[in-house]
Amino acid sequence: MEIYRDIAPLQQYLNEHKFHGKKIGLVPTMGALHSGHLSLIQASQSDNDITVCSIYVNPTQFNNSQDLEKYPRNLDQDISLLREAGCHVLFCPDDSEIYTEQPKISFNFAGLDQVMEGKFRPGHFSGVGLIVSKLFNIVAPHRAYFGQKDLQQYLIIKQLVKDLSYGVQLKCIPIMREADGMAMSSRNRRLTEEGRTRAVILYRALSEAQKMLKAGADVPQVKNEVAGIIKQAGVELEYFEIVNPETLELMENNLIGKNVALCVAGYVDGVRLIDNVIFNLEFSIQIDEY
Ligand SMILES: Nc1ncnc2c1ncn2[C@@H]1O[C@H](COP(=O)(O)OP(=O)(O)OP(=O)(O)O)[C@@H](O)[C@H]1O
Ligand SMILES: CC(C)(CO)[C@@H](O)C(=O)[O-]
Ligand code: BAL
Repeated sequence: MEIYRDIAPLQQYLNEHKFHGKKIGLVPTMGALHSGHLSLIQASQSDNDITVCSIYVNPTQFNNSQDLEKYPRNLDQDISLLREAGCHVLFCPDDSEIYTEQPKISFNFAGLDQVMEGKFRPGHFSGVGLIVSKLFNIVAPHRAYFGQKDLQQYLIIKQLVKDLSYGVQLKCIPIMREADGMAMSSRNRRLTEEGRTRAVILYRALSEAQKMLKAGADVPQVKNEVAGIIKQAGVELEYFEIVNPETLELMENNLIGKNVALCVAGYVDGVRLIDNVIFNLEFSIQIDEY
């Protein structure tokens, strides 16, 4: 695997391969890799000739300095996992390579960034828009891979690609889960064993909400139940929303026959975790790309 910390040699490598008609897939990450990330790498490998994984803990998307400071970092282990997975290129720049000076640009995404993650992490999606634009400009990939776990991020990047006419095809990859259903996440490493056991309630609450909606319960009933289940487990609920999985508009009624996304965020011992499920209220479907 080629490892680049600097932009110029990375681009030289990629330009040579692009010149010979090779297709490039980009998998942007913040490291502390797990099987969820590796499923994005695998998807890229099956569609492209060369897969570039980026590992960069982007400071401009953190609204909470403690969260940035405590974000799990383990580059040596990440390099081993990427080598085992057969990834071709790792781009792991330092801050000074990405932010040569304090950026002045900011992004807003109309309604898409006003709910859920955008509401509770002010400035987060402006930082995500900035770093993803930089990565698209640096790597100029043919395709880029993101996880459904960050559904709102995926929709925002889809908008970014349209608005800025990036010639990148986006792919949204399903959520990889642990055996008990808990969504894999780098921040799970910050949980104690006991916290990890409690944290599965986020997924259980989503599953219960899905069951209730399918059985005909209304939105206030479901919200009430979810809030109760999560509180009882000693987890602090930040939000639970039922939204249109393409527009993120809140859905309050008339859900029958529609695709819905149930999205949740909560704190377990000070660690912020998110999860979601997407389904159709008549037929359970697997959405892996849209
Ligand atoms: N369980 C998962 N299954 C599939 N994709 C995932 C999963 N977890 C993260 N991803 C995707 O991997 C990419 C990089 O995410 P990131 O490095 O932030 O990891 P993370 O596990 O989401 O960490 P955290 O949520 O703690 O920041 C994102 O597109 C994200 O949606
Ligand atoms: C897309 C991303 C790598 C940008 O820093 C990050 O938000 C993430 O890991 O999902
Ligand atoms: N996985 C999304 C990146 C973040 O939490 O900042």
